[in-house]
Amino acid sequence: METASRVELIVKGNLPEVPSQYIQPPEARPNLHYSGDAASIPTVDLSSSDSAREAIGDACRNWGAFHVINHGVPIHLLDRMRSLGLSFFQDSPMEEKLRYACDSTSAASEGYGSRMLLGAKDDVVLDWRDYFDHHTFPLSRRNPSRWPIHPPDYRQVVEEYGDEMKQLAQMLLGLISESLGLPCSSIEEAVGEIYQNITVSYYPPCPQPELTLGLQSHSDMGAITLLIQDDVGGLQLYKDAQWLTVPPNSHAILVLIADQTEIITNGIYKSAQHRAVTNANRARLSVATFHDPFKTARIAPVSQLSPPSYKEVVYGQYVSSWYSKGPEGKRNLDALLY
Ligand SMILES: O=C(O)CCC(=O)C(=O)O
Ligand SMILES: [Fe+2]
Repeated sequence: METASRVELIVKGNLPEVPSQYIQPPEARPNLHYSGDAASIPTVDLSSSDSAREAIGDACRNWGAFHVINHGVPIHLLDRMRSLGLSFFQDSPMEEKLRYACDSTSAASEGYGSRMLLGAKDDVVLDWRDYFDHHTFPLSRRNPSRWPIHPPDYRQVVEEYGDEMKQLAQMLLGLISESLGLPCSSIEEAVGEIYQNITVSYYPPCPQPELTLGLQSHSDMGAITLLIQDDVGGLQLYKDAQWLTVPPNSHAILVLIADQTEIITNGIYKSAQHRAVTNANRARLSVATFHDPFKTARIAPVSQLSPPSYKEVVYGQYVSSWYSKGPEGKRNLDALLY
């Protein structure tokens, strides 16, 4: 079980400065006085598939990320998921939280944790974040008894939320395939059985937001991520050599193209490079739902989009190297380019 310190405990210590392990090198520090014009991040209305398909194609080509509205997931479910996540971090005593501690020696293990990367190298800079990871698909991985028992509807809501997100992810993968002129099932067939994890991230207020990151720059490893956040804001997208803050929108779901979709689409669609910044005054919460291939899946560009620009990769090997080397933006993906 993990013994590493939680960010929440550091904050309780009321230190005027963050511990040195959380201080980013100068080139990675955020410029909090500038947040770009992210109002221009596309919003796709899913109420009509025909217009959505075209808008999704543009968004995937130019951004790798977009908001969806009229997505069919009840807004009260998004709100309940956010409030249950917050309740675990803010209302449960630490002793209770530690009963769900994840195993920090294995990648993406289920439960309550703080460190994303494996290994305990002294020079690794830590994220200003605590999280809870739930394994939700395939159903053989789903064991709600490993999730918080309070509030009483926690487990049932996570199950419902996972089911809704999977349906939406499948529909989006279909539209993304079609937007490239491919059959609807192309990307999903290339991915194979979907592995879904739901990660609730909690970013406590930080005494020195200008020196830290809530979550370091990365692109997500799998196929597609569906993300909701609260009204605090702090998620940033890297586009055209600038970091743009994604405006919170409580009704929308943010779609992030992840690395395997970049490979499968032969780089026509790019995965979104993103990070989270912290702030001095308010704790922030996000819920990311990852849809990934299984570990032995071989991922390569679809044959219709040849000649391939990326080497074939066994997904599990991609994940292992990501967690041991660290993301550093998109370097793991770039290493697969011919
Ligand atoms: O907190 C956020 O908005 C980003 C979370 C994220 O990128 C992740 O969990 O991979
Ligand atoms: Fe991410």
